[in-house]
Amino acid sequence: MPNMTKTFLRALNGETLPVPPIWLMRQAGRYLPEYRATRGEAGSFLDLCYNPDLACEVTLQPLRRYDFDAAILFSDILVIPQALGQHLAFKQGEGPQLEAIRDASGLGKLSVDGIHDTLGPVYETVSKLSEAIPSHTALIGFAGAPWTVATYMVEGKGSKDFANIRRFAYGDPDGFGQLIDILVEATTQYLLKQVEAGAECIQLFETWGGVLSETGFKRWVIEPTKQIVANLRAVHPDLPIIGFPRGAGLHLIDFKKQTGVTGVGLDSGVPLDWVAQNLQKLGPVQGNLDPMYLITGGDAMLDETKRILDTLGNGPFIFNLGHGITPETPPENVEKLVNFIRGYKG
Ligand SMILES: Cc1c2[nH]c(c1CCC(=O)O)Cc1[nH]c(c(CCC(=O)O)c1C)Cc1[nH]c(c(CCC(=O)O)c1C)Cc1[nH]c(c(C)c1CCC(=O)O)C2
Repeated sequence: MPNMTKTFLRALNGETLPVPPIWLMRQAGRYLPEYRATRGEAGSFLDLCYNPDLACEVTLQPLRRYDFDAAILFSDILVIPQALGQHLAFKQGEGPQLEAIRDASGLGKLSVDGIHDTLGPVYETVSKLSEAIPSHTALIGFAGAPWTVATYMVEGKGSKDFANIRRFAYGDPDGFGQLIDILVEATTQYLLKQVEAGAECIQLFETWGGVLSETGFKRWVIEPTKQIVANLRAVHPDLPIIGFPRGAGLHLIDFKKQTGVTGVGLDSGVPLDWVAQNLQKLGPVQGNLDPMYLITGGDAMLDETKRILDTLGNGPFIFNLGHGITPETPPENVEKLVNFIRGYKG
């Protein structure tokens, strides 16, 4: 039985609530002046991720403004490759840069032993947060799903066509499978530590699942996610887990049924009537306002929000965006959105 004061956990437990719980992907970030100030104090983005006091502070900042129903640990999905031994840097304005691993010969330098030495500060952040958040707020831990983390490890940076990783995965499935196995093991260990430190729910970010062939999606998205879910549930049978396979389209049904995730995160492109009639019958869903509406604001934002609430509000539902909030978002539009949802009577 989830804590009854935490609406986020109740929705994940299958309850339909009169007002859905709300949180937003990337709710801590550059659109908030107080985030930019704390990041400046930390030095760099990675320094911030590994500083428990300051990472805790930036996690709390959006809660103070908007009283979101869930807090998400402040960290990044790329701390895993770094903990495995791959060099990582975030260059200002350029995104992440890693030494690319283009084939199986590059796997030797990765090691799961000792990841907790690098990741210790992240667990400390979770533990501080579990003390610091309000009693009605749920604490979400997270990791990137193996395929998405592997895209950065193989491409060495963000990609437009994902040619290198698809060539590796399709051309040498056994070699690529070794990389995925390493990531399944490291991610399992990482998430178990987050739960031990106080995370009440886990979200797996599969941002780049949509670039794969059907066969690839089954093998490199569904299979590894299923393994991580089973590994976590072997220790914590009731742990709520949200999978967010962005761009999965019609795979969403198999993803939900085969991985065993509790809830499914929706990107902004998924047709909502289809979700209500098919996916939501299988369990809670979360989403899916296009983050660009938060920039336009006004009636366009509220009309689209109303459409989402009217279509998904009659089943177990958590309001969120279809992808992360962007740095250009005016903070007052977030406030307007949250007030609208909390005051909406259908
Ligand atoms: C693909 C991915 C990454 N990181 C993440 C994903 C999956 C979700 C998605 O698709 O957005 C997930 C993530 N990244 C961050 C969080 C923190 C929690 C939260 O949502 O508030 C979470 C959950 C902080 C961050 N991660 C990053 C920032 C911005 C860093 C800064 O302060 O300059 C933040 C707040 C940097 C980051 N991190 C990553 C990239 C490609 C970039 C550069 C692009 C950018 O700058 O927005 C990798």
